[in-house]
Amino acid sequence: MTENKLNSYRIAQQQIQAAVKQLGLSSTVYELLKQPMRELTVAIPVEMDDGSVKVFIGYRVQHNHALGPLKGGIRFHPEVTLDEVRALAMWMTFKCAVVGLPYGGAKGGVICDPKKLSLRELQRLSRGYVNAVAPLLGIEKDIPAPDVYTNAQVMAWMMDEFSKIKQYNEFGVITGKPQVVGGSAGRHEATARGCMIVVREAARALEIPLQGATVAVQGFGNAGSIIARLLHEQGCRLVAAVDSSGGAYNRRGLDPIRLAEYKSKTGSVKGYPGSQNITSQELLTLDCDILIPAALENQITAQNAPYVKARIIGEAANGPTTPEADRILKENRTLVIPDILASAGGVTVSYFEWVQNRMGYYWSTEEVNKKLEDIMVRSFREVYQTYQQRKDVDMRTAAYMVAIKRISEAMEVRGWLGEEKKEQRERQVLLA
Ligand SMILES: NC(=O)C1=CN([C@@H]2O[C@H](COP(=O)(O)OP(=O)(O)OC[C@H]3O[C@@H](n4cnc5c(N)ncnc54)[C@H](O)[C@@H]3O)[C@@H](O)[C@H]2O)C=CC1
Ligand SMILES: O=C(O)CCC(=O)C(=O)O
Repeated sequence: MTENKLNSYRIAQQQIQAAVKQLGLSSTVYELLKQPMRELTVAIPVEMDDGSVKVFIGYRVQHNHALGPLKGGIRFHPEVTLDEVRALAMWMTFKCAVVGLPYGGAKGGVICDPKKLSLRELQRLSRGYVNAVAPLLGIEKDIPAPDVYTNAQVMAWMMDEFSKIKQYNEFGVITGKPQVVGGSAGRHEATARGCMIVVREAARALEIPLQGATVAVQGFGNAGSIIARLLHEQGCRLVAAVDSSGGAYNRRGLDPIRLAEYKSKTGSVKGYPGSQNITSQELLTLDCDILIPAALENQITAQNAPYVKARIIGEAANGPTTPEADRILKENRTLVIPDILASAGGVTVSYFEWVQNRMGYYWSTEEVNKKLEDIMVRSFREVYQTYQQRKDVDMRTAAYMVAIKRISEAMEVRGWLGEEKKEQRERQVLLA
């Protein structure tokens, strides 16, 4: 695949193949993981405010459920494609496995521009999507959550719609909800908090002091704006941030709280008082210690990777770095904390939300953050240790190795890999 024809689905397959090879696993493991187990495409009729009906196309893709019920967000974006949703579903499987959650991976998407929909139209589309994919969903089947351009309000409508279908409140079928309808404390900040924790651990491992470390953030939404604040609280200096409309740069530092307030008033970080304009591409090669891609896929490529100056990249976004860029960054000794690890904070607290919904008993923010901290630190150490032990692999392959080892063990004991391997293992147990 050439870099001019980037396809996230093919990229995900390459990432899996590299780890399966390193682990010396059977080709059946790759055959099972290289594509989703189930896909649904739906056409959703939505009545627009002017009385016309518009039909939106949506997807729910379920990749692999060896470790448990399927889990993953729903994206509303004009450029959603089936291949993108496939890749995102695959990345969810490995994300859940690398941090040890009892889930498989799924993802949803709707081709739409939510910025052009009224609130009523957005609500009708959200409810229509749930109606269309409802046969796949369930507290023990598949549990959606937010992703790009969906939020807690959208999750509340979706949970409500599913509850109407079931004729009882099924809070646990969707996570990332507002707290008043079963959302978890800490979920709103969780993706960012998880990313901050692994960046902090990486900085510690590389002996880079966070005090005064410079940070650039691409994407200033749920993940990016909160990471900027959390790293600022760790003593870092935010020098640049961009969103889809433009960017703000100030070498002396930007106040992330004021910047977020400015964006919520004006719709963009662009034009923030005292800052210079910067483009999304310029930000990626800026002189900084820590780079946080927190927008979309395929941003760090063979073209710009040679010019990346950051020593640590914390991938809050899914799939921001291409395989070719990975090779260049490894050569240039940039430590990439891969998406499946660096963006796992959100799904980890989604898991806590699902557990709390099932118990009907809710934890404080402190309890949630403490549990998240433990999981992220333990997972970072496990991946970093694999990376250090296997000098020939990068952090991404190390993370996939940790994840795929767990998934393939589950597939093996479930009998998905055939009887021969199982018989060998049972003989070993009997002889032990
Ligand atoms: N929300 C969540 O719980 C999780 C999100 N993620 C990932 O984090 C990334 C961001 O997601 P959210 O913050 O939730 O979405 P969001 O919708 O809250 O924010 C997305 C941000 O990216 C910006 N953006 C879009 N295109 C851009 C471009 N070409 N250049 C620069 N900025 C651009 C938007 O303006 C917005 O500021 C995505 O890759 C998502 O899959 C990962 C794990 C969990
Ligand atoms: O919170 C979740 O269940 C999933 C979030 C998500 O879609 C992601 O991590 O990419």
